[in-house]
Amino acid sequence: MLKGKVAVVSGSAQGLGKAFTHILLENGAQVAMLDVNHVMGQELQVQLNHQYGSDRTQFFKADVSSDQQFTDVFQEIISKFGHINIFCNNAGIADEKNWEKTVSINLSGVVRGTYLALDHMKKENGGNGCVIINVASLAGLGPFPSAPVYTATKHGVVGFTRAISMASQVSGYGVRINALCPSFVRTTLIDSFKQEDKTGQFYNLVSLTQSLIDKFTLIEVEQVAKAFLHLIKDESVNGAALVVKSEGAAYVTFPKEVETTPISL
Ligand SMILES: NC(=O)C1=CN([C@@H]2O[C@H](COP(=O)(O)OP(=O)(O)OC[C@H]3O[C@@H](n4cnc5c(N)ncnc54)[C@H](O)[C@@H]3O)[C@@H](O)[C@H]2O)C=CC1
Ligand SMILES: CCCCCC(=O)/C=C/C=C\C/C=C\C/C=C\CCCC(=O)O
Repeated sequence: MLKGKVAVVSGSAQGLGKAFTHILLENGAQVAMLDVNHVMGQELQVQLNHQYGSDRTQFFKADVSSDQQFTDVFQEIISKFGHINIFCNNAGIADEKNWEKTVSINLSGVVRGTYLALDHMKKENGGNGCVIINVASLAGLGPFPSAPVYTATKHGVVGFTRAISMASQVSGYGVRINALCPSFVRTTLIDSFKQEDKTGQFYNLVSLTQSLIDKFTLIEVEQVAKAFLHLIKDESVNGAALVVKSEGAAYVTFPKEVETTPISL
């Protein structure tokens, strides 16, 4: 069903990005994999070439926190594949100690990728049938106490996605932009919460994080990939946030007006 479509997935050398790459390939798309980890990325490309054929994927090394690298690689991808229909901003880290790096990758990287993709999709593809998926988190909808900056970046991704999707609709770009909000997923990212060099001043909250993981239970990348595919196919949604938990996937109902409690001044 995605034959003839070209997808780009950032952070695709492992974890969720790798699972998204697999499901895109299984459904007929070509995939440009983008990651800062070129060793893992190239190894994966060799494996995918065997599994799906050599013309289906290509790995590109780039750091999404670098304007120059992201822009250069985007142009390389267009040169190789001619066009892009699906763009997934997935690359992310959980580093409260180096929190500015977390903002640069998780939020600025998503804004950068969305603007590059929008610019191409609205001009080159005539604004038809294109979709951007921004990977946020359940921590984009509620507080994750041991990772306040991570929480802020993911709330930022949800807010940015809701606003830019309306801008796209009002401007007639023909590009849908949605957010994916998984709960805890079994990937290497989860290891960050036990590493003091990643949690920094919140290392004392390790047991609170563990209790949240136990409450939500770890989900598998394949389950999130199915929700990702659903967001690509569901042409009725724009500006949506799709939550993925162990019990299933569900769209968030955002209130038209926020609930408030008046105070007297
Ligand atoms: N694992 C989880 O529990 C959840 C993860 N997420 C989000 O899903 C996304 C993917 O995370 P996972 O697959 O779990 O992590 P992961 O650590 O398994 O994979 C992340 C990939 O992103 C790449 N990456 C990191 N920084 C990069 C950069 N500056 N430029 C390009 N690539 C970069 C890494 O090399 C790695 O291949 C992230 O945005 C994360 O916040 C959301 C909810 C839950
Ligand atoms: C270091 C760990 C990496 C974190 C990966 C991640 O993004 C996982 C987040 C999962 C849950 C976030 C925790 C709390 C969110 C709080 C409330 C959300 C709303 C509650 C609900 O709808 O059930």
